[in-house]
Amino acid sequence: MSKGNILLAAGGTGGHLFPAEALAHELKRRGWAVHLVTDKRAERFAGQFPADEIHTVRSATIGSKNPLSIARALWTLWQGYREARRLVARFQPKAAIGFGGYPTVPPIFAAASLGVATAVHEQNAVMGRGNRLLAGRVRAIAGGFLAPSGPYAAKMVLTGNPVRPAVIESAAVAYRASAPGEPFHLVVFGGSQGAQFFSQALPAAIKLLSEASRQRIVLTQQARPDDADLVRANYAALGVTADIAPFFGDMASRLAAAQLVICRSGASTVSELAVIGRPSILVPYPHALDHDQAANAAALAAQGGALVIPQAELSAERIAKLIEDAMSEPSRLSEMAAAAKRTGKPDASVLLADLVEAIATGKATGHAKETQQ
Ligand SMILES: CC(=O)N[C@H]1[C@@H](OP(=O)(O)OP(=O)(O)OC[C@H]2O[C@@H](n3ccc(=O)[nH]c3=O)[C@H](O)[C@@H]2O)O[C@H](CO)[C@@H](O)[C@@H]1O
Repeated sequence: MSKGNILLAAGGTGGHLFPAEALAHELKRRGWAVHLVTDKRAERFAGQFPADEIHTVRSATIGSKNPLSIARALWTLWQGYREARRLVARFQPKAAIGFGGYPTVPPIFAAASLGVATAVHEQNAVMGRGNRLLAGRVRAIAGGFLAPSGPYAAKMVLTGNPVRPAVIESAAVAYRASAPGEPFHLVVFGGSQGAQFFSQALPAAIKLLSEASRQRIVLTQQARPDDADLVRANYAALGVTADIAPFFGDMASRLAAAQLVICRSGASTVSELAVIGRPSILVPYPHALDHDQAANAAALAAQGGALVIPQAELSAERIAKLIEDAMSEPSRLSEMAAAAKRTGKPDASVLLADLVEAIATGKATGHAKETQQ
């Protein structure tokens, strides 16, 4: 018999949804029924989500300064709040956990206003706007990288970012260095939605490699749907073995096979690189409103597991040199892989599930120290 319902609210991008998915697996394993509340945009990432039911509530992002747009967004959020209240009243969850982004604000407010124990999980090293709105209302704040500090320190817990079961499986695969002359597996991706920068920058850089190096490259590269054909054609013209797609459903096993990864430093991306233990060149998204991606990468870089390089400094020549150097120094890459792995938090799902159960059963009220690492 189920222990009861837990409501998880996550929306927007894969970056919010995937940690919720990882937690859902652990909660289901422990006998809870899981209800996911999300928004329209996140539906395309929710295919693998092990929820008993998925509910869509209306949501809006307050991104503009135009008073009419703000009024419209607030009205939609209010409607979302009313929908969420009806859901909460119907399913009577024992706890409700938000994973950041505006779509989580109506359901978590609704749950708190009906007396349900609530928490938020912040994946990033800097708290986003949605979670900042909720921070005062919830019983606990779990962090992927966010150590307890500031006015809410007493209810903050560093759990790490839950990673999905496929990532945990890939973590069992040891890093394999590529000796000179051997195939070199390079994985390039931009996050759950891709990054245009890599579609232009990487083919230009790979064109500058020596012929011998280019022959060694076995490439996986994510490209946005509009860019994919051109990227594919550019690599075909260079004679490079390349697998190009807008989204790889098997990213964890591609990371496991990689000798080097070049990508953005979104929270789950950084956490997965650490748990699996792969060397990377991280290029923080330069225009982020909320999440300073460089901050996510800081611990991994400080331990020597990754190089963090601003996009503005990455000419084709610089990228080519970075790749050429990496290919000629397999032992340096192996050291980076080991350093990355030392910063990994493979038990984040377990720690977060402990916290959820503590608030669901009333054991953590305002003070969530039990699960602190
Ligand atoms: C532009 C923007 O606002 N980005 C934010 C967004 O990023 P984004 O949604 O890109 O989030 P993350 O980098 O955290 O996660 C990307 C996820 O997509 C997966 N993946 C990616 C490509 C692919 O082909 N297949 C695949 O499975 C990765 O393995 C990873 O699990 O949410 C993150 C978590 O709040 C934030 O840190 C980012 O700053």
